[in-house]
Amino acid sequence: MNATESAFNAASTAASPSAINSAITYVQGMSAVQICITLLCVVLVWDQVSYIQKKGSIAGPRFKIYPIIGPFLESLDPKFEEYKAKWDSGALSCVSIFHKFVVISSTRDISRKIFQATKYVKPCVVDVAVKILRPQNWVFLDGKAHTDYRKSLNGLFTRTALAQYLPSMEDVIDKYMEKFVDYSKDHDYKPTIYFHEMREILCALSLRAFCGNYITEDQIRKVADDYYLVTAALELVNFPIIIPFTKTWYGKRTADMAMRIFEDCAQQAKDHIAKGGEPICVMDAWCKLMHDAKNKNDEDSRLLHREFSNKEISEAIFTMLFASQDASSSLACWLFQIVADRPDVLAKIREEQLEVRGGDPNKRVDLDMINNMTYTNMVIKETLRYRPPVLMVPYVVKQNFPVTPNYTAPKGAMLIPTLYPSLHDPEVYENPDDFIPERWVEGSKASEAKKNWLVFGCGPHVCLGQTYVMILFAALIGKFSLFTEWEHTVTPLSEKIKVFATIFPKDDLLLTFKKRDPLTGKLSE
Ligand code: HEM
Repeated sequence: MNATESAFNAASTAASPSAINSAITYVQGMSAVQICITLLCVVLVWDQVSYIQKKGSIAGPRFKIYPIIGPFLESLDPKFEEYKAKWDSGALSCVSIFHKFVVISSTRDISRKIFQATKYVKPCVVDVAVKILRPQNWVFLDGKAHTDYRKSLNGLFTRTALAQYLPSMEDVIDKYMEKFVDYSKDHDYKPTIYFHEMREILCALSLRAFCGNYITEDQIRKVADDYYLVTAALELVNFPIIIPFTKTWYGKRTADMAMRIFEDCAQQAKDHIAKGGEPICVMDAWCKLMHDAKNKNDEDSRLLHREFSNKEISEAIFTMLFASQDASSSLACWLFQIVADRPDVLAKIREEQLEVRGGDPNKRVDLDMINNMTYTNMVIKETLRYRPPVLMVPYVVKQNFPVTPNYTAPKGAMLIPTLYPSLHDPEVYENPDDFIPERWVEGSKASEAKKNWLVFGCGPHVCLGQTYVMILFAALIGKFSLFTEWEHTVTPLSEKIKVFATIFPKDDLLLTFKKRDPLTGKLSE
Protein backbone atom coordinates (compact mmCIF):
# COMPACT_ATOMS: atom_id res chain seq x y z
CA MET A 1 0.00 0.00 0.00
CA ASN A 2 1.55 3.40 -0.90
CA ALA A 3 1.54 6.56 1.17
CA THR A 4 -1.32 8.25 -0.68
CA GLU A 5 -3.52 5.16 -0.31
CA SER A 6 -2.83 4.90 3.45
CA ALA A 7 -3.59 8.57 3.91
CA PHE A 8 -6.86 8.21 1.96
CA ASN A 9 -7.90 5.13 3.94
CA ALA A 10 -7.08 6.80 7.23
CA ALA A 11 -9.12 9.85 6.25
CA SER A 12 -12.12 7.84 5.07
CA THR A 13 -12.22 5.53 8.12
CA ALA A 14 -11.96 8.60 10.29
CA ALA A 15 -14.71 10.40 8.31
CA SER A 16 -17.22 7.52 8.12
CA PRO A 17 -18.28 7.27 11.78
CA SER A 18 -18.72 11.02 12.06
CA ALA A 19 -20.73 11.14 8.83
CA ILE A 20 -22.87 8.28 10.08
CA ASN A 21 -23.27 9.95 13.45
CA SER A 22 -24.44 13.21 11.92
CA ALA A 23 -26.83 11.32 9.64
CA ILE A 24 -28.26 9.50 12.67
CA THR A 25 -28.58 12.79 14.57
CA TYR A 26 -30.34 14.33 11.55
CA VAL A 27 -32.77 11.43 11.27
CA GLN A 28 -33.40 11.48 15.03
CA GLY A 29 -34.44 15.11 14.63
CA MET A 30 -37.05 14.18 12.03
CA SER A 31 -40.67 13.44 12.80
CA ALA A 32 -42.22 10.07 11.86
CA VAL A 33 -44.13 11.78 9.05
CA GLN A 34 -40.93 13.34 7.68
CA ILE A 35 -39.19 9.92 7.78
CA CYS A 36 -42.07 8.27 5.91
CA ILE A 37 -42.20 11.02 3.27
CA THR A 38 -38.41 10.83 2.77
CA LEU A 39 -38.49 7.03 2.40
CA LEU A 40 -41.39 7.29 -0.04
CA CYS A 41 -39.48 9.88 -2.11
CA VAL A 42 -36.38 7.64 -2.16
CA VAL A 43 -38.45 4.66 -3.34
CA LEU A 44 -40.25 6.76 -5.99
CA VAL A 45 -37.00 8.20 -7.35
CA TRP A 46 -35.30 4.77 -7.28
CA ASP A 47 -38.29 3.23 -9.13
CA GLN A 48 -38.20 5.87 -11.88
CA VAL A 49 -34.40 5.89 -12.25
CA SER A 50 -34.25 2.10 -12.40
CA TYR A 51 -37.02 2.09 -15.05
CA ILE A 52 -35.31 4.76 -17.20
CA GLN A 53 -31.99 2.91 -16.95
CA LYS A 54 -33.46 -0.46 -17.97
CA LYS A 55 -35.55 1.08 -20.75
CA GLY A 56 -32.54 2.57 -22.53
CA SER A 57 -33.39 3.47 -26.12
CA ILE A 58 -36.39 1.16 -26.69
CA ALA A 59 -40.03 2.26 -27.09
CA GLY A 60 -42.15 2.79 -24.00
CA PRO A 61 -43.30 5.61 -21.71
CA ARG A 62 -40.40 7.96 -20.90
CA PHE A 63 -41.12 7.43 -17.21
CA LYS A 64 -43.57 5.35 -15.19
CA ILE A 65 -46.83 7.27 -15.42
CA TYR A 66 -48.28 5.47 -12.40
CA PRO A 67 -45.37 5.25 -9.95
CA ILE A 68 -44.47 1.76 -8.64
CA ILE A 69 -47.55 -0.08 -9.93
CA GLY A 70 -47.14 0.96 -13.58
CA PRO A 71 -50.03 -0.19 -15.83
CA PHE A 72 -51.02 -2.87 -13.27
CA LEU A 73 -54.74 -2.09 -13.43
CA GLU A 74 -54.81 -2.38 -17.25
CA SER A 75 -53.01 -5.75 -16.97
CA LEU A 76 -55.90 -7.14 -14.90
CA ASP A 77 -58.16 -6.77 -17.94
CA PRO A 78 -55.89 -7.15 -20.98
CA LYS A 79 -57.21 -5.77 -24.27
CA PHE A 80 -56.06 -7.00 -27.66
CA GLU A 81 -56.11 -3.44 -29.07
CA GLU A 82 -53.74 -2.27 -26.30
CA TYR A 83 -51.35 -5.14 -27.00
CA LYS A 84 -51.43 -4.33 -30.71
CA ALA A 85 -50.67 -0.65 -30.06
CA LYS A 86 -47.68 -1.78 -28.01
CA TRP A 87 -46.36 -4.07 -30.79
CA ASP A 88 -46.83 -1.26 -33.32
CA SER A 89 -44.87 1.17 -31.12
CA GLY A 90 -41.48 -0.43 -31.89
CA ALA A 91 -39.50 -3.61 -32.58
CA LEU A 92 -38.72 -3.64 -28.86
CA SER A 93 -40.93 -1.91 -26.33
CA CYS A 94 -41.26 -2.05 -22.55
CA VAL A 95 -43.48 -1.62 -19.52
CA SER A 96 -42.77 -1.91 -15.83
CA ILE A 97 -45.30 -3.30 -13.38
CA PHE A 98 -44.28 -3.10 -9.73
CA HIS A 99 -40.67 -4.36 -9.72
CA LYS A 100 -41.11 -6.42 -12.95
CA PHE A 101 -39.50 -4.92 -16.03
CA VAL A 102 -41.04 -6.35 -19.19
CA VAL A 103 -39.54 -6.15 -22.70
CA ILE A 104 -41.74 -7.06 -25.67
CA SER A 105 -40.37 -7.95 -29.09
CA SER A 106 -42.66 -7.57 -32.08
CA THR A 107 -40.55 -8.49 -35.11
CA ARG A 108 -40.14 -11.95 -36.52
CA ASP A 109 -36.35 -12.04 -36.32
CA ILE A 110 -35.98 -10.72 -32.79
CA SER A 111 -38.75 -13.04 -31.58
CA ARG A 112 -37.02 -16.03 -33.17
CA LYS A 113 -33.71 -14.98 -31.62
CA ILE A 114 -35.31 -14.93 -28.16
CA PHE A 115 -36.99 -18.33 -28.62
CA GLN A 116 -33.62 -19.84 -29.48
CA ALA A 117 -31.43 -18.08 -26.92
CA THR A 118 -31.27 -20.83 -24.28
CA LYS A 119 -28.04 -19.38 -22.94
CA TYR A 120 -29.82 -16.15 -21.97
CA VAL A 121 -33.49 -17.00 -21.38
CA LYS A 122 -35.81 -19.67 -20.00
CA PRO A 123 -39.63 -19.88 -20.02
CA CYS A 124 -41.18 -17.63 -17.41
CA VAL A 125 -43.95 -19.00 -15.25
CA VAL A 126 -46.05 -17.23 -12.65
CA ASP A 127 -44.81 -17.92 -9.09
CA VAL A 128 -47.84 -19.98 -8.20
CA ALA A 129 -47.35 -22.32 -11.21
CA VAL A 130 -44.47 -24.03 -9.40
CA LYS A 131 -46.83 -24.85 -6.52
CA ILE A 132 -49.70 -26.00 -8.74
CA LEU A 133 -47.68 -27.98 -11.30
CA ARG A 134 -45.20 -29.06 -8.53
CA PRO A 135 -41.54 -27.96 -8.36
CA GLN A 136 -40.08 -31.23 -9.71
CA ASN A 137 -42.26 -31.05 -12.87
CA TRP A 138 -40.30 -31.45 -16.15
CA VAL A 139 -41.63 -28.13 -17.57
CA PHE A 140 -39.40 -26.26 -15.14
CA LEU A 141 -36.24 -27.99 -16.43
CA ASP A 142 -33.77 -25.86 -18.36
CA GLY A 143 -30.88 -26.47 -20.79
CA LYS A 144 -29.63 -30.03 -21.32
CA ALA A 145 -31.91 -31.54 -18.64
CA HIS A 146 -34.89 -30.10 -20.53
CA THR A 147 -33.65 -31.21 -23.97
CA ASP A 148 -33.11 -34.78 -22.72
CA TYR A 149 -36.53 -34.99 -21.11
CA ARG A 150 -38.12 -33.53 -24.29
CA LYS A 151 -36.46 -36.27 -26.34
CA SER A 152 -38.24 -38.89 -24.24
CA LEU A 153 -41.58 -37.15 -24.86
CA ASN A 154 -41.15 -36.34 -28.58
CA GLY A 155 -41.74 -40.02 -29.47
CA LEU A 156 -45.28 -39.77 -28.08
CA PHE A 157 -46.30 -37.17 -30.65
CA THR A 158 -44.92 -38.46 -33.94
CA ARG A 159 -47.44 -39.07 -36.75
CA THR A 160 -47.15 -42.84 -36.25
CA ALA A 161 -47.78 -42.58 -32.53
CA LEU A 162 -50.70 -40.19 -33.09
CA ALA A 163 -52.33 -42.59 -35.55
CA GLN A 164 -52.75 -45.02 -32.62
CA TYR A 165 -54.81 -42.53 -30.63
CA LEU A 166 -57.13 -41.58 -33.51
CA PRO A 167 -59.81 -44.29 -33.04
CA SER A 168 -60.57 -43.35 -29.43
CA MET A 169 -60.53 -39.66 -30.36
CA GLU A 170 -63.06 -40.33 -33.13
CA ASP A 171 -65.36 -41.96 -30.56
CA VAL A 172 -65.26 -38.76 -28.52
CA ILE A 173 -66.03 -36.67 -31.63
CA ASP A 174 -69.03 -38.90 -32.43
CA LYS A 175 -70.34 -38.56 -28.89
CA TYR A 176 -70.00 -34.78 -28.88
CA MET A 177 -71.68 -34.35 -32.27
CA GLU A 178 -74.77 -35.92 -30.72
CA LYS A 179 -74.31 -33.93 -27.55
CA PHE A 180 -74.10 -30.59 -29.41
CA VAL A 181 -77.20 -31.43 -31.49
CA ASP A 182 -79.11 -32.42 -28.34
CA TYR A 183 -77.95 -29.28 -26.56
CA SER A 184 -79.22 -27.13 -29.43
CA LYS A 185 -82.47 -29.09 -29.50
CA ASP A 186 -82.92 -28.45 -25.77
CA HIS A 187 -82.60 -24.75 -26.59
CA ASP A 188 -85.15 -24.94 -29.45
CA TYR A 189 -82.28 -24.45 -31.94
CA LYS A 190 -81.89 -20.87 -30.74
CA PRO A 191 -78.33 -19.52 -30.83
CA THR A 192 -76.53 -20.40 -27.59
CA ILE A 193 -73.07 -19.63 -26.25
CA TYR A 194 -70.74 -22.49 -27.21
CA PHE A 195 -67.54 -21.18 -25.59
CA HIS A 196 -67.91 -23.61 -22.64
CA GLU A 197 -68.97 -26.54 -24.86
CA MET A 198 -65.86 -26.07 -27.00
CA ARG A 199 -63.65 -26.12 -23.91
CA GLU A 200 -65.38 -29.29 -22.73
CA ILE A 201 -65.01 -31.23 -26.00
CA LEU A 202 -61.33 -30.29 -26.22
CA CYS A 203 -60.71 -31.39 -22.64
CA ALA A 204 -62.50 -34.70 -23.29
CA LEU A 205 -60.49 -35.23 -26.50
CA SER A 206 -57.17 -34.56 -24.76
CA LEU A 207 -57.99 -36.82 -21.82
CA ARG A 208 -59.01 -39.70 -24.10
CA ALA A 209 -55.87 -39.24 -26.23
CA PHE A 210 -53.61 -39.03 -23.18
CA CYS A 211 -55.21 -41.64 -20.88
CA GLY A 212 -57.18 -43.88 -23.29
CA ASN A 213 -59.94 -45.92 -21.67
CA TYR A 214 -58.19 -45.93 -18.29
CA ILE A 215 -60.00 -42.70 -17.49
CA THR A 216 -63.74 -43.08 -16.89
CA GLU A 217 -66.52 -40.91 -18.33
CA ASP A 218 -67.22 -39.55 -14.84
CA GLN A 219 -63.58 -38.66 -14.31
CA ILE A 220 -63.45 -36.90 -17.70
CA ARG A 221 -66.55 -34.90 -16.81
CA LYS A 222 -65.12 -33.97 -13.40
CA VAL A 223 -61.78 -32.77 -14.84
CA ALA A 224 -63.49 -30.95 -17.75
CA ASP A 225 -65.97 -29.23 -15.39
CA ASP A 226 -63.32 -28.04 -12.95
CA TYR A 227 -60.43 -27.33 -15.31
CA TYR A 228 -61.27 -23.62 -15.67
CA LEU A 229 -60.22 -23.27 -11.98
CA VAL A 230 -56.66 -24.11 -13.05
CA THR A 231 -56.71 -21.50 -15.85
CA ALA A 232 -57.99 -18.90 -13.38
CA ALA A 233 -55.33 -19.83 -10.80
CA LEU A 234 -52.54 -19.46 -13.35
CA GLU A 235 -53.55 -16.03 -14.70
CA LEU A 236 -50.55 -13.74 -15.08
CA VAL A 237 -51.71 -11.55 -12.20
CA ASN A 238 -52.54 -13.67 -9.16
CA PHE A 239 -51.53 -13.84 -5.50
CA PRO A 240 -48.35 -15.97 -5.24
CA ILE A 241 -49.31 -17.58 -1.89
CA ILE A 242 -52.02 -20.23 -1.76
CA ILE A 243 -54.65 -19.13 0.76
CA PRO A 244 -57.64 -21.44 1.40
CA PHE A 245 -60.75 -20.72 -0.69
CA THR A 246 -58.97 -18.35 -3.10
CA LYS A 247 -58.57 -18.93 -6.88
CA THR A 248 -55.11 -20.46 -6.45
CA TRP A 249 -56.33 -22.84 -3.74
CA TYR A 250 -59.18 -24.11 -5.94
CA GLY A 251 -56.74 -24.39 -8.86
CA LYS A 252 -54.28 -26.50 -6.84
CA ARG A 253 -57.09 -28.72 -5.54
CA THR A 254 -58.26 -29.37 -9.13
CA ALA A 255 -54.72 -30.06 -10.37
CA ASP A 256 -54.08 -32.50 -7.48
CA MET A 257 -57.36 -34.26 -8.19
CA ALA A 258 -56.51 -34.63 -11.90
CA MET A 259 -52.98 -35.85 -11.16
CA ARG A 260 -54.31 -38.50 -8.76
CA ILE A 261 -56.54 -39.80 -11.55
CA PHE A 262 -53.62 -39.78 -14.01
CA GLU A 263 -51.42 -41.74 -11.53
CA ASP A 264 -53.97 -44.59 -11.47
CA CYS A 265 -54.20 -44.50 -15.27
CA ALA A 266 -50.39 -44.67 -15.57
CA GLN A 267 -50.30 -47.91 -13.54
CA GLN A 268 -53.02 -49.43 -15.74
CA ALA A 269 -51.06 -48.45 -18.86
CA LYS A 270 -47.91 -50.09 -17.44
CA ASP A 271 -49.85 -53.28 -16.73
CA HIS A 272 -51.40 -53.28 -20.22
CA ILE A 273 -48.03 -52.93 -21.97
CA ALA A 274 -46.34 -55.46 -19.65
CA LYS A 275 -48.97 -57.99 -20.77
CA GLY A 276 -48.01 -57.32 -24.43
CA GLY A 277 -50.94 -54.98 -25.19
CA GLU A 278 -50.86 -52.52 -28.12
CA PRO A 279 -50.66 -48.78 -27.34
CA ILE A 280 -53.85 -46.79 -27.91
CA CYS A 281 -53.06 -43.63 -25.92
CA VAL A 282 -50.12 -41.40 -24.93
CA MET A 283 -49.61 -43.21 -21.61
CA ASP A 284 -49.49 -46.61 -23.37
CA ALA A 285 -47.06 -45.24 -25.94
CA TRP A 286 -44.82 -43.90 -23.16
CA CYS A 287 -44.84 -47.25 -21.32
CA LYS A 288 -44.15 -49.08 -24.60
CA LEU A 289 -41.18 -46.81 -25.36
CA MET A 290 -39.77 -47.51 -21.86
CA HIS A 291 -40.44 -51.22 -22.31
CA ASP A 292 -38.79 -51.43 -25.77
CA ALA A 293 -35.86 -49.21 -24.76
CA LYS A 294 -34.69 -51.87 -22.29
CA ASN A 295 -33.43 -53.95 -25.21
CA LYS A 296 -31.83 -51.07 -27.14
CA ASN A 297 -28.70 -49.08 -26.50
CA ASP A 298 -28.79 -46.06 -28.86
CA GLU A 299 -28.61 -42.57 -27.35
CA ASP A 300 -32.36 -41.84 -27.49
CA SER A 301 -33.31 -45.22 -26.00
CA ARG A 302 -30.86 -44.73 -23.14
CA LEU A 303 -32.97 -41.73 -22.03
CA LEU A 304 -35.85 -44.15 -21.52
CA HIS A 305 -33.87 -46.81 -19.67
CA ARG A 306 -35.08 -45.62 -16.30
CA GLU A 307 -38.62 -46.34 -15.12
CA PHE A 308 -40.66 -43.12 -15.05
CA SER A 309 -42.81 -43.28 -11.89
CA ASN A 310 -46.61 -43.03 -12.00
CA LYS A 311 -46.34 -39.69 -10.22
CA GLU A 312 -43.88 -38.38 -12.78
CA ILE A 313 -46.07 -39.56 -15.69
CA SER A 314 -49.14 -37.98 -14.07
CA GLU A 315 -47.33 -34.64 -13.69
CA ALA A 316 -46.13 -34.68 -17.31
CA ILE A 317 -49.62 -35.56 -18.57
CA PHE A 318 -51.04 -32.69 -16.54
CA THR A 319 -48.61 -30.25 -18.22
CA MET A 320 -49.82 -31.52 -21.60
CA LEU A 321 -53.42 -30.86 -20.59
CA PHE A 322 -52.42 -27.47 -19.25
CA ALA A 323 -50.52 -26.56 -22.44
CA SER A 324 -53.23 -27.80 -24.74
CA GLN A 325 -56.53 -26.82 -23.13
CA ASP A 326 -56.69 -23.06 -23.64
CA ALA A 327 -54.91 -22.91 -26.99
CA SER A 328 -56.92 -25.77 -28.51
CA SER A 329 -60.24 -24.36 -27.23
CA SER A 330 -59.33 -21.02 -28.79
CA LEU A 331 -58.64 -22.69 -32.15
CA ALA A 332 -61.93 -24.63 -31.94
CA CYS A 333 -63.98 -21.47 -31.30
CA TRP A 334 -62.45 -19.55 -34.20
CA LEU A 335 -62.56 -22.51 -36.58
CA PHE A 336 -66.27 -23.23 -36.02
CA GLN A 337 -67.12 -19.52 -36.28
CA ILE A 338 -65.04 -18.84 -39.40
CA VAL A 339 -66.21 -21.93 -41.30
CA ALA A 340 -69.88 -21.27 -40.48
CA ASP A 341 -69.55 -17.67 -41.69
CA ARG A 342 -68.10 -18.83 -45.05
CA PRO A 343 -70.46 -21.35 -46.71
CA ASP A 344 -68.09 -21.66 -49.70
CA VAL A 345 -65.29 -22.86 -47.37
CA LEU A 346 -67.65 -25.32 -45.63
CA ALA A 347 -68.84 -26.68 -49.01
CA LYS A 348 -65.23 -27.35 -50.08
CA ILE A 349 -64.40 -29.07 -46.78
CA ARG A 350 -67.47 -31.31 -47.17
CA GLU A 351 -66.55 -32.20 -50.73
CA GLU A 352 -63.02 -33.13 -49.69
CA GLN A 353 -64.20 -35.12 -46.66
CA LEU A 354 -66.39 -37.35 -48.81
CA GLU A 355 -63.64 -37.69 -51.38
CA VAL A 356 -60.97 -38.87 -48.87
CA ARG A 357 -63.47 -41.47 -47.60
CA GLY A 358 -64.03 -42.75 -51.13
CA GLY A 359 -67.68 -41.64 -50.94
CA ASP A 360 -68.37 -43.67 -47.77
CA PRO A 361 -69.00 -41.09 -44.99
CA ASN A 362 -68.97 -43.78 -42.32
CA LYS A 363 -65.40 -44.88 -43.02
CA ARG A 364 -63.36 -44.48 -39.82
CA VAL A 365 -60.69 -41.79 -39.81
CA ASP A 366 -57.08 -42.88 -40.27
CA LEU A 367 -53.75 -41.22 -40.92
CA ASP A 368 -53.80 -41.77 -44.69
CA MET A 369 -57.16 -40.05 -44.88
CA ILE A 370 -55.86 -37.10 -42.84
CA ASN A 371 -52.79 -36.86 -45.10
CA ASN A 372 -55.12 -36.37 -48.07
CA MET A 373 -57.20 -33.59 -46.48
CA THR A 374 -55.24 -30.85 -48.26
CA TYR A 375 -57.95 -28.19 -48.29
CA THR A 376 -59.17 -28.90 -44.73
CA ASN A 377 -55.58 -28.60 -43.59
CA MET A 378 -55.23 -25.22 -45.36
CA VAL A 379 -58.35 -23.97 -43.55
CA ILE A 380 -56.89 -24.98 -40.18
CA LYS A 381 -53.54 -23.38 -40.98
CA GLU A 382 -55.21 -20.17 -42.09
CA THR A 383 -57.32 -20.07 -38.90
CA LEU A 384 -54.15 -20.47 -36.83
CA ARG A 385 -52.50 -17.64 -38.78
CA TYR A 386 -55.53 -15.35 -38.80
CA ARG A 387 -56.32 -15.87 -35.11
CA PRO A 388 -53.17 -17.36 -33.48
CA PRO A 389 -54.34 -18.71 -30.08
CA VAL A 390 -51.10 -17.78 -28.30
CA LEU A 391 -50.22 -14.10 -28.81
CA MET A 392 -47.04 -13.98 -26.74
CA VAL A 393 -44.78 -16.36 -24.82
CA PRO A 394 -43.15 -14.96 -21.65
CA TYR A 395 -39.49 -15.79 -21.03
CA VAL A 396 -37.22 -14.57 -18.22
CA VAL A 397 -33.66 -13.26 -18.75
CA LYS A 398 -31.06 -15.47 -16.96
CA GLN A 399 -28.10 -13.18 -17.69
CA ASN A 400 -27.80 -9.80 -19.45
CA PHE A 401 -28.90 -10.50 -23.02
CA PRO A 402 -27.76 -8.36 -26.00
CA VAL A 403 -31.04 -8.70 -27.92
CA THR A 404 -29.96 -6.19 -30.59
CA PRO A 405 -26.66 -4.32 -31.15
CA ASN A 406 -28.25 -1.34 -29.35
CA TYR A 407 -30.13 -2.98 -26.54
CA THR A 408 -29.26 -5.41 -23.76
CA ALA A 409 -32.15 -6.85 -21.76
CA PRO A 410 -31.18 -6.84 -18.07
CA LYS A 411 -30.96 -10.04 -16.00
CA GLY A 412 -34.28 -10.71 -14.25
CA ALA A 413 -36.40 -8.88 -16.85
CA MET A 414 -39.32 -10.61 -18.52
CA LEU A 415 -38.72 -10.90 -22.26
CA ILE A 416 -41.77 -11.61 -24.41
CA PRO A 417 -41.53 -12.68 -28.06
CA THR A 418 -44.79 -11.87 -29.86
CA LEU A 419 -46.26 -14.20 -32.50
CA TYR A 420 -49.13 -12.20 -33.97
CA PRO A 421 -47.15 -9.58 -35.99
CA SER A 422 -45.11 -12.27 -37.84
CA LEU A 423 -48.34 -14.02 -38.76
CA HIS A 424 -49.89 -10.79 -40.07
CA ASP A 425 -46.81 -9.60 -41.94
CA PRO A 426 -48.11 -8.09 -45.23
CA GLU A 427 -44.78 -8.86 -46.96
CA VAL A 428 -45.54 -12.57 -46.65
CA TYR A 429 -49.32 -12.71 -46.25
CA GLU A 430 -51.04 -10.38 -48.70
CA ASN A 431 -54.12 -8.76 -47.10
CA PRO A 432 -53.16 -10.29 -43.77
CA ASP A 433 -56.48 -9.41 -42.12
CA ASP A 434 -58.46 -11.42 -44.66
CA PHE A 435 -59.12 -15.14 -44.23
CA ILE A 436 -57.77 -16.83 -47.38
CA PRO A 437 -57.12 -20.62 -47.07
CA GLU A 438 -55.81 -20.73 -50.66
CA ARG A 439 -52.74 -18.74 -49.64
CA TRP A 440 -51.39 -22.06 -48.29
CA VAL A 441 -51.25 -23.98 -51.59
CA GLU A 442 -47.96 -25.82 -51.93
CA GLY A 443 -45.11 -23.63 -53.17
CA SER A 444 -46.92 -20.34 -52.34
CA LYS A 445 -45.17 -17.43 -50.66
CA ALA A 446 -46.98 -18.16 -47.38
CA SER A 447 -46.16 -21.86 -47.33
CA GLU A 448 -42.49 -21.16 -48.11
CA ALA A 449 -42.12 -18.52 -45.37
CA LYS A 450 -41.31 -21.05 -42.64
CA LYS A 451 -39.63 -18.42 -40.50
CA ASN A 452 -42.89 -16.48 -40.12
CA TRP A 453 -44.80 -19.56 -38.91
CA LEU A 454 -44.46 -18.89 -35.20
CA VAL A 455 -47.90 -20.23 -34.14
CA PHE A 456 -46.24 -22.98 -32.07
CA GLY A 457 -43.10 -21.04 -31.11
CA CYS A 458 -39.66 -22.29 -32.20
CA GLY A 459 -36.42 -23.50 -30.65
CA PRO A 460 -35.99 -26.02 -27.81
CA HIS A 461 -39.42 -25.32 -26.24
CA VAL A 462 -41.38 -25.48 -29.53
CA CYS A 463 -44.88 -26.87 -28.95
CA LEU A 464 -44.85 -30.61 -28.25
CA GLY A 465 -48.40 -30.98 -29.54
CA GLN A 466 -48.21 -29.22 -32.93
CA THR A 467 -48.66 -32.31 -35.13
CA TYR A 468 -51.35 -33.61 -32.78
CA VAL A 469 -53.22 -30.30 -33.21
CA MET A 470 -53.19 -30.46 -37.01
CA ILE A 471 -54.35 -34.12 -37.05
CA LEU A 472 -56.99 -33.70 -34.35
CA PHE A 473 -58.56 -30.62 -35.95
CA ALA A 474 -58.68 -32.18 -39.42
CA ALA A 475 -60.59 -35.13 -37.90
CA LEU A 476 -62.80 -32.84 -35.81
CA ILE A 477 -63.91 -30.29 -38.41
CA GLY A 478 -64.11 -33.03 -41.05
CA LYS A 479 -66.62 -35.10 -39.10
CA PHE A 480 -68.68 -32.15 -37.89
CA SER A 481 -68.89 -30.85 -41.47
CA LEU A 482 -70.19 -34.16 -42.76
CA PHE A 483 -72.64 -35.03 -40.02
CA THR A 484 -73.85 -31.67 -38.68
CA GLU A 485 -74.99 -28.28 -39.93
CA TRP A 486 -74.11 -25.46 -37.58
CA GLU A 487 -75.20 -21.86 -37.80
CA HIS A 488 -73.30 -18.96 -36.32
CA THR A 489 -75.11 -15.81 -35.21
CA VAL A 490 -72.87 -12.92 -36.20
CA THR A 491 -72.82 -10.04 -33.69
CA PRO A 492 -70.72 -6.85 -33.78
CA LEU A 493 -68.40 -8.59 -31.29
CA SER A 494 -67.88 -11.85 -33.22
CA GLU A 495 -64.71 -10.71 -34.99
CA LYS A 496 -63.42 -8.79 -31.96
CA ILE A 497 -60.78 -10.53 -29.85
CA LYS A 498 -61.23 -11.32 -26.15
CA VAL A 499 -58.04 -12.19 -24.29
CA PHE A 500 -58.48 -14.99 -21.69
CA ALA A 501 -55.08 -16.72 -21.44
CA THR A 502 -55.45 -17.25 -25.22
CA ILE A 503 -57.90 -15.47 -27.57
CA PHE A 504 -61.62 -15.99 -28.19
CA PRO A 505 -64.46 -14.26 -30.09
CA LYS A 506 -65.68 -11.46 -27.81
CA ASP A 507 -69.33 -12.63 -27.94
CA ASP A 508 -68.36 -16.14 -26.73
CA LEU A 509 -69.56 -17.80 -29.96
CA LEU A 510 -73.29 -18.12 -30.57
CA LEU A 511 -74.07 -21.36 -32.39
CA THR A 512 -76.78 -23.88 -33.01
CA PHE A 513 -76.28 -27.43 -34.38
CA LYS A 514 -78.54 -29.75 -36.39
CA LYS A 515 -78.01 -33.31 -37.54
CA ARG A 516 -77.16 -33.61 -41.26
CA ASP A 517 -77.23 -36.49 -43.70
CA PRO A 518 -73.65 -36.59 -45.05
CA LEU A 519 -74.72 -37.72 -48.55
CA THR A 520 -77.91 -35.74 -49.22
CA GLY A 521 -77.24 -32.78 -46.92
CA LYS A 522 -80.78 -33.19 -45.56
CA LEU A 523 -81.21 -31.83 -42.02
CA SER A 524 -83.05 -33.68 -39.29
CA GLU A 525 -84.06 -32.62 -35.80
C1 HEM B 1 -53.75 -24.75 -31.13
C2 HEM B 1 -53.15 -25.35 -30.16
C3 HEM B 1 -51.78 -25.02 -29.62
C4 HEM B 1 -51.00 -23.90 -29.79
C5 HEM B 1 -51.31 -22.68 -30.64
C6 HEM B 1 -49.80 -24.09 -29.00
C7 HEM B 1 -48.76 -23.18 -28.92
C8 HEM B 1 -47.65 -23.34 -28.12
C9 HEM B 1 -46.60 -22.36 -27.96
C10 HEM B 1 -46.57 -21.00 -28.65
C11 HEM B 1 -45.70 -22.87 -27.11
C12 HEM B 1 -44.41 -22.17 -26.62
C13 HEM B 1 -43.30 -22.58 -27.53
C14 HEM B 1 -41.97 -21.91 -27.28
O1 HEM B 1 -41.73 -21.40 -26.18
O2 HEM B 1 -41.15 -21.90 -28.23
C15 HEM B 1 -46.15 -24.19 -26.72
C16 HEM B 1 -45.47 -25.03 -25.85
C17 HEM B 1 -45.93 -26.26 -25.47
N1 HEM B 1 -47.04 -26.92 -25.94
FE1 HEM B 1 -48.41 -26.18 -27.24
N2 HEM B 1 -49.87 -25.31 -28.38
C18 HEM B 1 -51.06 -25.91 -28.72
C19 HEM B 1 -51.51 -27.16 -28.33
C20 HEM B 1 -50.78 -28.05 -27.58
C21 HEM B 1 -51.21 -29.40 -27.29
C22 HEM B 1 -52.47 -30.06 -27.81
C23 HEM B 1 -50.26 -29.95 -26.50
C24 HEM B 1 -50.31 -31.35 -25.95
C25 HEM B 1 -49.44 -32.20 -26.00
C26 HEM B 1 -49.24 -28.94 -26.28
C27 HEM B 1 -48.10 -29.11 -25.51
C28 HEM B 1 -47.12 -28.14 -25.33
C29 HEM B 1 -46.02 -28.29 -24.40
C30 HEM B 1 -45.76 -29.50 -23.50
C31 HEM B 1 -45.26 -27.12 -24.51
C32 HEM B 1 -43.97 -26.80 -23.73
C33 HEM B 1 -42.83 -27.45 -24.45
C34 HEM B 1 -41.49 -27.30 -23.77
O3 HEM B 1 -41.33 -26.45 -22.89
O4 HEM B 1 -40.59 -28.05 -24.14
N3 HEM B 1 -49.59 -27.80 -26.97
N4 HEM B 1 -47.34 -24.47 -27.35
